[in-house]
Amino acid sequence: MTHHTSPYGVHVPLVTPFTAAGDVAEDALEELAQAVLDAGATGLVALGTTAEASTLDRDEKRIVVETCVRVCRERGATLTIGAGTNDTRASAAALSELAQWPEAAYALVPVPYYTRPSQAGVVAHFRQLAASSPIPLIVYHIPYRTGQALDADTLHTLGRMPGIAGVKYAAGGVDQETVDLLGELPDGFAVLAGDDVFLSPLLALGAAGGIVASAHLATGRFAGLAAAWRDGDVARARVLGHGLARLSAAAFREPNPTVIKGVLHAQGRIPTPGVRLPLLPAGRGSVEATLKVLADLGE
Ligand SMILES: O=C(O)C1=N[C@H](C(=O)O)C[C@H](O)C1
Repeated sequence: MTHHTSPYGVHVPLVTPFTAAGDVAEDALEELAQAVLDAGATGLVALGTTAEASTLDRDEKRIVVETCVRVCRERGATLTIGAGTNDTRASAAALSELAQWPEAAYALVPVPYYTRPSQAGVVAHFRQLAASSPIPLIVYHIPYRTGQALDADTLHTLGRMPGIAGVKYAAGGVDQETVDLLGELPDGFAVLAGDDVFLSPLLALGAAGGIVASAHLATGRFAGLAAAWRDGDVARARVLGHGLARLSAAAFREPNPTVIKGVLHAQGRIPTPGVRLPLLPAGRGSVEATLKVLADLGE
């Protein structure tokens, strides 16, 4: 399978649909995967946060990954697989298992959470993982979940490392560090927006794309937004970006992926809106508000 040397475009971190009995709804997952690629997504992310990966057992994770592998192989789409923890040794072992799927282009690896090492410790963690991983890494920078902030210098250091292809950047906004990061990107190091509401501003600053859960909905518009910024069609990009930011804000009114699952269920695309504890299903108001934004967008 041919891959671009660095990731670009819109990648959808797929939800894990559940049946009424609470099992992984494999057929619905496959249909979602096909649908977002039909609508213009560049790739799929298996086992992201949105997949509720932390509540899936080993067999369920395998079902999810193999479904995505099958679809990406068939469609020639880019597959990224979420892997890694706050334990360097265990993360290296998890990454080595990805060698069994040659279709996997990238591993999405979180900045080690909870432990709160120094930034030098984070760099050492990724240096070790990048050296042994069978596939390139995308660093998942999401300080509001990990408790570990990284500055632009540290991200540049990671970006210069062989074996690191990009960063999923979910710093919770656009600030001086964001501008510094994108102002001087190492060659071949891609920034992918990871905060849905800030996708358009990050693309405007030079991000190569995004990994955004709200692109389950209005996928074609999200793909169009990335293309508009890439082609320099600023007028179109602004209109699409403002509309999609409203959609993302509605979809994240409750913990991800509860609202997105509620909407997908209301659209008849997944069999239940079910999520696993400690998540609770989204309230009806949030789902209806998101459906209304979609309707206002003409979706
Ligand atoms: O699963 C992911 O990857 C994403 N997770 C983020 C989160 O839940 O914080 C949101 C983003 O859209 C993609």
